[in-house]
Amino acid sequence: MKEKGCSVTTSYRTSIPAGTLVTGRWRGGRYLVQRLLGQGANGIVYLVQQAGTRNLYALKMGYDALDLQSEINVLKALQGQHNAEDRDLSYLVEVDDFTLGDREIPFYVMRYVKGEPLSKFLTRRGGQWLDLAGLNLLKQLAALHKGGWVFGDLKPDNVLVSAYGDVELIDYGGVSQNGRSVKQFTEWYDRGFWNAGGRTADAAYDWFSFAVVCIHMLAESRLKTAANQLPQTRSTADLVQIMNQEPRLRPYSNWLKKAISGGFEHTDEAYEMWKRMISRKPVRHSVRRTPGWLKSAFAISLFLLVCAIYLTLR
Ligand SMILES: Nc1ncnc2c1ncn2[C@@H]1O[C@H](COP(=O)(O)OP(=O)(O)OP(=O)(O)O)[C@@H](O)[C@H]1O
Repeated sequence: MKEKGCSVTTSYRTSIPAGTLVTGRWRGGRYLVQRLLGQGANGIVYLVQQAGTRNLYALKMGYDALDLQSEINVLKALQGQHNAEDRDLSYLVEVDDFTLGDREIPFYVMRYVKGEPLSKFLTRRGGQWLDLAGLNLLKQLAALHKGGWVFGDLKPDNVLVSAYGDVELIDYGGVSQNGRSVKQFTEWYDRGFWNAGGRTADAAYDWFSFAVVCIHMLAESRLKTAANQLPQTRSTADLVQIMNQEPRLRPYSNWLKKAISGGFEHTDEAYEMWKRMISRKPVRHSVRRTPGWLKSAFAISLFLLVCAIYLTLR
């Protein structure tokens, strides 16, 4: 089980430059590095173009062969159970090793997800977009849970949102089978961190993380304060208090309370309740007040009009 802090991971691994041709040692696939997409605790991800084609992919080079292999195993298993009704969870394209100097670097190629992390998306577009992004995220989780999987390391950085609020989960390194131990987690979003339950992978573990992600997105500083308490005093009561205090969270509070107490039957129910909740939320129209000068101008024009009529008819 791996715990991650909330700070950005600094790594001693330097990235390889754009223009490098990555050639797979065993399968011979050739990918031209275009730019760095991101770097995490488990590896570095590049945007690559498949040589001789216009196809763009994301290529992840792992720091640790075993860690990367377990991520690949999950992706393969998801691919195997792919169900036409569900969203396309399978995006693994190729797995191989790359020789760089005297080192063998394991990598895999996956679909390139064009989007930005949830926090960046909401900062740019506004918190009200959480309604749609949240709904789409619950849909993805429901599909994963139906297959007997639990995402585990659900956090804003692992949720990429496209321009229209469509959502893709990335980083399947933390995915566990239902009933097993959660493989990887990040403290704020972890049920254990808030003394709210164990780290056995179940759908409720993801609901809990989802609820904390919402709290983080709409009440970051309050969450930070609560998280900085002594570990033994942290509890779900702190999260409930934030929901009651933060006006932006109030419309979501019934749903969030149910999620942190693991009160749904299954993720479809969580999805349906979220859908009902967002459809009932009042649409906030910005009411523009008439400026004072306009009111005075109107009164003067009215007065002049009345005078003109009086003078004409006299
Ligand atoms: N398929 C993808 N399409 C586009 N960008 C991606 C894709 N996969 C990963 N990224 C980018 O690369 C970054 C690092 O990827 P990833 O989260 O898989 O690495 P990690 O080492 O497992 O990170 P973490 O420490 O969060 O677990 C992501 O935050 C994201 O910005």
